[in-house]
Amino acid sequence: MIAVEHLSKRYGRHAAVEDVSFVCEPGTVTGFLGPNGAGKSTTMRMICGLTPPSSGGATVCGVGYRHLPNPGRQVGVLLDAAAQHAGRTGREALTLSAQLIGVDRRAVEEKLDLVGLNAVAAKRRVRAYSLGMRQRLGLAQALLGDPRVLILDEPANGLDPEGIYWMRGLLREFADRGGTVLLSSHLLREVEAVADQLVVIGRGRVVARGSKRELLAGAGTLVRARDPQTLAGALRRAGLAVTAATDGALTVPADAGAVGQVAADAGVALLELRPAGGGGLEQMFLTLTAGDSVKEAVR
Ligand SMILES: Nc1ncnc2c1ncn2[C@@H]1O[C@H](COP(=O)(O)OP(=O)(O)OP(=O)(O)O)[C@@H](O)[C@H]1O
Repeated sequence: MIAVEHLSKRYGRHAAVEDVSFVCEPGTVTGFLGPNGAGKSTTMRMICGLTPPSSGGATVCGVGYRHLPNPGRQVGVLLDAAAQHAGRTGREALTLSAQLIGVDRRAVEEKLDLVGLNAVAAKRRVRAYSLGMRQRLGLAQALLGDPRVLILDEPANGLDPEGIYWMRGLLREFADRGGTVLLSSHLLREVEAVADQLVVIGRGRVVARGSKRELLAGAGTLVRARDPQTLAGALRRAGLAVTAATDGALTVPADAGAVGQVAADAGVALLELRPAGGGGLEQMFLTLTAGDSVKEAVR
């Protein structure tokens, strides 16, 4: 379990993180979402005791990270895949970590195998690794001590589609066995497929939090019309907020009946009318974090 309570971090006059609170329960994957610069890494660094908070605090497995007697056995952390000694081989890096946290060397081979780094890759120096291979090595390192909690900052960066699919399966399985996963990303699609819970952060503040199901249910109605501009005007005149996507779809925070009625009254022919679902979450993410690097966010 991870508990974050009123965490704030200021750099001079700049508030990188402001009053962020959330809980990650065992058996769940929590997607920590936000555009570039939203404060995800700073929050995660504070959880792991690497950045001192200006106020607030966080606990992992019931205590502050720094008070865990052997953190590697309880919490697997991957904050920066590039932060590996470039001159060591993958196997050497893992072997050193294994010694440091006191796990059997057999775990090294087991984890190399688990993350798909074969014998040839394990013998290569890290400087020759691609970013995707470094992510896999970082994940192996995080999993080395068979922890109950995983804290991963943008672990899908550099992975190819097959790698992303593989990682989702691995994290899902970890959570299904009772583990707690906190996973950050600036790409909604990446976490949508695996997360049960979502925490959305924008400009240092939590802008939405809850189960993916709840957030999807509250995502409103997606409507496509032959004449989207006329429909958008009619919806706005009816007092409904409208978010327009570039492909002409409109997302409206109301049920399908209300949206359909406005369209009928305005004499607009509809091409599609349905609960917003995944597309709505995307629109919600865009709306909630509007003004930040939103184009990047739904790439
Ligand atoms: N050491 C630091 N000194 C000053 N400002 C910092 C420092 N670390 C982070 N910041 C600022 O805090 C804000 C949040 O940064 P952070 O790296 O936590 O965002 P992020 O959500 O992880 O973004 P990204 O997806 O780009 O990694 C940014 O405005 C960043 O410039």
